Amino acid sequence: MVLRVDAYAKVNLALHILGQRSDGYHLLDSIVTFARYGDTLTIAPSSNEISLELHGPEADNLKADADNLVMRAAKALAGERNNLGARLTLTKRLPVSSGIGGGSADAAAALRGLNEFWALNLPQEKLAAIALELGADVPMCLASTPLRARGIGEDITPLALPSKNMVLVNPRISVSTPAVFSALAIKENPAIADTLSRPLWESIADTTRNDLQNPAIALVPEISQCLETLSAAPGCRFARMSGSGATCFGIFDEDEAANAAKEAIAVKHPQWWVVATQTVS
Ligand SMILES: C[C@](O)(CO)[C@H](O)COP(=O)(O)OP(=O)(O)OC[C@H]1O[C@@H](n2ccc(N)nc2=O)[C@H](O)[C@@H]1O
Ligand SMILES: Nc1ncnc2c1ncn2[C@@H]1O[C@H](COP(=O)(O)OP(=O)(O)OP(=O)(O)O)[C@@H](O)[C@H]1O
Repeated sequence: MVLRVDAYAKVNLALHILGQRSDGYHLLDSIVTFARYGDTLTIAPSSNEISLELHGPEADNLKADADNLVMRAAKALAGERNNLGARLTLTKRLPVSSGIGGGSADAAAALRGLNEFWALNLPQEKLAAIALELGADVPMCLASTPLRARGIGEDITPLALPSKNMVLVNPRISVSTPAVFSALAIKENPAIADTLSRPLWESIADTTRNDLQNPAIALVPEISQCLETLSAAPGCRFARMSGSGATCFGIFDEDEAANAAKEAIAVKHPQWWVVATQTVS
């Protein structure tokens, strides 16, 4: 049996930073969705060894070693059991360190896929606890559906959010998440209003923000250019940065407009990474 698992890109539509815990981690309030675009993990049988191979356009920026989040997830799930094997192949399409949680999505895909492949049948709460050990974004990637995340990212509530067309743009400059959090001057900011109104997409566009956007722009000014380019594209409803950057997203009602924006941006900025896709619902 070969199992194929999607590792969709995570997009923080809103990211409010509310404070900082004594261990340095930040408290956040985030509206998250996922692109129907990402990495792919395949799982094939192997006697009792866990191995990893990397392929795909972004594979050169990563190593298939024990530090790879896929291997870390597999080892964490196997735990003390040393009779479990799997031949893992990761097709890497998401740029590394780009604010769309590629590593976290890969780790979540490994947890989800191997729980089924090894017939462990661990309950969701147990998987979520292992996920959080691997990274703050991994529990939300386990869900991979629209949600609101609080705490340091682990306190998750599902959200009904219809699918929209989305263009993702990255200037091909990787950004360190801790560096952006360190550059954030005001750590205590207002939460997302509990009165978010319908239609929810308009409410997100008009009343929420990404508190990491300005600190990230201070480190990587090209992010402003990505945002300006997306905002200027015909049909773009709003554009914002995801996570700690540098990837920015633009939301479109019409898929023709999203595809046209993607084509035009790719021609104008051939060095950028640009994708037209839809959000999950
Ligand atoms: C910015 C976001 O992508 C928004 O979804 C996440 O909060 C980051 O999640 P992540 O990359 O999975 O984060 P981790 O791998 O757990 O942590 C990387 C580093 O980011 C910082 N970090 C992360 C999450 C969080 N709530 N507060 C933090 O301050 C810490 O410096 C931490 O050492
Ligand atoms: N399979 C993997 N894919 C991507 N990065 C990985 C992977 N395994 C380990 N890493 C490491 O994880 C770190 C973060 O990578 P990732 O691409 O998830 O960042 P990100 O998109 O900024 O994430 P986030 O939005 O969660 O902050 C990098 O230092 C990278 O080397």
